[in-house]
Order: sequence, then structure tokens, then C-alpha cells
Amino acid sequence: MGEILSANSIEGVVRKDVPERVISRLPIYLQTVETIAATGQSTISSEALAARSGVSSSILRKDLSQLGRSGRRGVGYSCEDLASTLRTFLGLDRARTVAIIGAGRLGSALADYAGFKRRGLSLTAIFDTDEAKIGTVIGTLPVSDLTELSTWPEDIDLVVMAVPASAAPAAAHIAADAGVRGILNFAPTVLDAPDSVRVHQVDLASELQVLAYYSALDSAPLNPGFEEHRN
Ligand SMILES: NC(=O)c1ccc[n+]([C@@H]2O[C@H](COP(=O)([O-])OP(=O)(O)OC[C@H]3O[C@@H](n4cnc5c(N)ncnc54)[C@H](O)[C@@H]3O)[C@@H](O)[C@H]2O)c1
Repeated sequence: MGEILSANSIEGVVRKDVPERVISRLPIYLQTVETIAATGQSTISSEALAARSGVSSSILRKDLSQLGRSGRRGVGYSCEDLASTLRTFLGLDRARTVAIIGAGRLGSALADYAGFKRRGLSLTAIFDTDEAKIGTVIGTLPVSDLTELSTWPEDIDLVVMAVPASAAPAAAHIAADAGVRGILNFAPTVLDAPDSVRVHQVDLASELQVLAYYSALDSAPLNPGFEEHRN
């Protein structure tokens, strides 16, 4: 069995000291533990949580120890406390507001996706510059004119950038000026955003090319074990 982590266990943790590869696994743990808690189960062992999250239990324990404390042994993790700790650590103790810039094929598909809400993300607006699209409704959201972003009545924490590459840098600056702190950039261009904004690039073609590399290997196992490729 693993440890109990209390909801206060991240006090004093310097978030920036936690490696990005660890951060990238935390949403998986959160989703897993929330799913388990929703069934009425109150505790879970590190082994079971690790298996359901697709990592080894030693990686899981190391990752969670980076959030601050180890606690009592022998009981397992409290699902509620661990979920609360992970939410707080990830900044999801309040719903993060998300806007999409670009109401084209990609932006529309994302705007119509119902899954953000249950992951603590509140899709609050979708912007475009095309007059033919402004005012139309995608999912439940009307498309707004990008010029409205700077005076949007609600704080927008995060932006999904789904505009052509040529339009993305200027749109990123509009978002930064409006106080946006993170941009998930689908446009195939490097965004030179100010230091106040964290940019993550998404490139599905590159991901597929990496997968193509692994699928072309004929001598090595495709899944060499959690320990080797996940830590
Ligand atoms: N990274 C990936 O894996 C991946 C996958 C698919 C698409 N993309 C990229 O995502 C972007 C969107 O793709 P798409 O297929 O939805 O394109 P699209 O042409 O269907 O939509 C682009 C939308 O952006 C709007 N737009 C143009 N300039 C704008 C601006 N300054 N401000 C706000 N809106 C503006 C257009 O009016 C249009 O509605 C493209 O850059 C594309 O290359 C990336």
C-alpha cells in the first residue's frame, strides 16, 4: 500500500522545481483518482493507481513525492485528498477559463467537445475575425470578434490557438495583452510570446512521425516497459 497524502501536502512546494515530465503525468493521476472516487471507493494503493494510470508504482510514488509529503503507510492513498492535492497543484482548484482563437475546422471541433468541463476547464469564448462566422453558434458558444478579447468581461486563463500560421503571432500578442497566461498553439509556427505567457506547441504530424519511427523498428519491443521510457 502507498501513503496518504493530505490536501495540504503541497504547502511549501516550489512548483517550478518539478520536472515537466512529472507535471505531464499529474493530469493522468488526477483523472484516474477522480474516476475511482466517483465509484465510491475512498482509498487506493499506489500499485493499483499506478496500473490504472499506465505507469510503474515506483514512478508514481516518486512523482507524488515531488508534490511535497509522504504520509502514513499501509492504508493507500485517500482518493479525495489526493485528488484535492493534484487539483491544487495543477491550479485546477478553480475552473480555468479557456478561449479558442479560430473558429475554423479545428477550433469548431474543439469548441464542440464536451470533455473539457469535467477536467476543470471552462470553455468560455471562441473568437474569429471572419464576419461570416462572428455571431454563429458552435456548441453552446457564439463566435465573437477577436477585437472583443481585450475587453472580455471574464478573465481568460488559457487560449487554444487554431488560426493559420500567418495570423498566430499577432493573435498571440492580443491574447498576452489581455492577460492570458498560457497558449496551446496548433498553428505551425513558433510563437514569440512575452515571458508572462507559456506556449505549448501541438503538432500531430510530428507525433505521428515519431510513432512511425517506433513502428518501423523490427528488432526492439514497441513497449519496452514503463521504467525505461517514462522516467
Ligand atoms: N498541430 C496540429 O497537429 C494541427 C492539426 C490540424 C490543424 N492545425 C493548424 O491549426 C490551424 C487551424 O486549422 P483549421 O483546419 O481549423 O483551419 P481553418 O482554415 O479551417 O480555420 C482557421 C480559422 O481561423 C480564422 N482566422 C484567421 N485569421 C484569424 C485571426 N487573426 N484571428 C482569429 N481568427 C482568425 C479563420 O477565419 C478560420 O475560421 C492551422 O494553423 C492548421 O495548420 C494543426
